[in-house]
Amino acid sequence: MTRKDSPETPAIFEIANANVWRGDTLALREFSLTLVHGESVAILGPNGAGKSSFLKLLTGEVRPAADKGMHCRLFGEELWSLEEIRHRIGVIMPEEVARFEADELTRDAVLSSLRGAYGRTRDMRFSQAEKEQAMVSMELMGVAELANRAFGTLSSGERRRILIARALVHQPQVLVLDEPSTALDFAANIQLTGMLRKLLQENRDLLLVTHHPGEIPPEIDRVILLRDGRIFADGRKRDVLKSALLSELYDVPLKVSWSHGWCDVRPV
Ligand SMILES: Nc1ncnc2c1ncn2[C@@H]1O[C@H](COP(=O)(O)OP(=O)(O)OP(=O)(O)O)[C@@H](O)[C@H]1O
Repeated sequence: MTRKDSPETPAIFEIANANVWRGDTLALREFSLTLVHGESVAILGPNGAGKSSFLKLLTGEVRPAADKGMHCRLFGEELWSLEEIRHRIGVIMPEEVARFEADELTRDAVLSSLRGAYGRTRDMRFSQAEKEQAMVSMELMGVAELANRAFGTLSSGERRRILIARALVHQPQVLVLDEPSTALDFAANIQLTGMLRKLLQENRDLLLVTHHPGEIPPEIDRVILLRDGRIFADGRKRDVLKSALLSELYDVPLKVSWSHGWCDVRPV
């Protein structure tokens, strides 16, 4: 019996028979998926496959159609707002970078997450414990020395780390990362992967949406492939990241090889 099947393993997210409309497009079709604690997952799929729509379901930004037989629960709740659940699930999306003023102090960018805001306003007061908590999560992300810099002066990689520190300040068990390597250079990408591995080794549950199979850390064992709003494959990494399946998913002949738990995908 896997952890996923174990009756004692609490579900983070359960969705069954869900149709999700984005405008006139059916972005997720008869979608069923369960994510449980103690398991980290990577989600891959071509452009338009429905990855962001799935993440927006988690954040509560979109809701499934109320069809018969559908259910959708996060931590057992049918309705939620991201505000209420920040201490349980941290969601890091690339577009958040644009929500800060250029002159926002980096430490305030992290602290303001505790008030559900993107930046500190004059009336926001923080306790010493909260300030220490913010420094701890910045230290974890290796950006504590940037605390007094203006957010607008940071590099793309540094900004990305600040976003992760903002999510970590709530000490959530689950971290959801949407294409975290976007705009990162080679070295920053390696550092980011190192940080994700550290979080995985601390037994946090990670849900990683990525375009690059080669970025999936060895500690992530479950991979879900999406195509046309449906689950195309879902299972253990070695069973899912296979040449034939990926070639069919992307409609390009691809060859998969493995080295020390890392996957390398190249055109045939
Ligand atoms: N706001 C919207 N209005 C209309 N259609 C939308 C909207 N957002 C997404 N869609 C459509 O829903 C489908 C799924 O889009 P989604 O953004 O979830 O895909 P994705 O897998 O995240 O893609 P990408 O890899 O390109 O980011 C696509 O056909 C897309 O055009």
